[in-house]
Amino acid sequence: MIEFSHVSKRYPGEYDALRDVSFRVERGEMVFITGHSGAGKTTLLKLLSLIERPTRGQALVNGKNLSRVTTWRIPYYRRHLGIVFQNYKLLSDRTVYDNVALPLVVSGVEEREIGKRVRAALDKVGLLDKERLYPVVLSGGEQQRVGIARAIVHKPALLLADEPTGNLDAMLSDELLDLFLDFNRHGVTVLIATHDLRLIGRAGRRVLMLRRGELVEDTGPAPPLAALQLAAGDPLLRAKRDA
Ligand SMILES: Nc1ncnc2c1ncn2[C@@H]1O[C@H](COP(=O)(O)OP(=O)(O)OP(=O)(O)O)[C@@H](O)[C@H]1O
Repeated sequence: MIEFSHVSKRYPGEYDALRDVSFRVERGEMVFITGHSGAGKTTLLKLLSLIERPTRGQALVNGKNLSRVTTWRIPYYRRHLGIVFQNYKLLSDRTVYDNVALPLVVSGVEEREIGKRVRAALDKVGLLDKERLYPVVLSGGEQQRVGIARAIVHKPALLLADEPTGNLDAMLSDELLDLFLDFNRHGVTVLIATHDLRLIGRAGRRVLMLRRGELVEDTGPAPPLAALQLAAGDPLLRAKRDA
């Protein structure tokens, strides 16, 4: 489903956020991307969501070369994607229902169908009873679950999450992980960028590790312990965790 071949990303100011990164992710996989702060995790997700473009190399999603997706086609490309942000990015002047409905409204889905799908998504994240509330009155964990409902309401084949548990305690993080595992069991390909080694260990899935923009490890479908030991051994990541 995803194929990166020698992908590099240089931001203005000559900074190489990704250097010669190559990997494949098959349809239906769940993969964690980890590494120290500034390692390039967010940049990798930004390339996949076409917020940024590669400077060199080739990035394919479903056989589509992302460098060839023209700007006006980007919204169509994103219809197959769900994106979960760390800071939720909810619209504060819209209700929970309206926030979740947004991707469907933008895609021109019929109103009755929107109602059905929004309620199914809210049910999935356990927030059916909060649809009329505004984000400001929700807890951090609830806001993140609204963000997840919004990301999956249009049934994307690929779900990208950037530090989805960054602001949450261990119990809420575990609940979110269970949600992602559940989506994955239902066939969604899931990529999660995170520093959270505990979460990675609990999931026991494949881990891609970045260091200063380079892909330094790819565990394959690793047993949880191996993945954890690998990540815990990275001094840059340890420094971030202990900070
Ligand atoms: N728009 C930009 N312009 C210039 N440099 C950028 C830009 N975005 C990111 N960078 C730099 O690229 C590098 C990689 O950033 P990125 O956000 O991908 O890292 P990250 O691994 O997600 O870090 P964190 O865990 O702190 O979020 C960093 O050094 C960052 O400062």
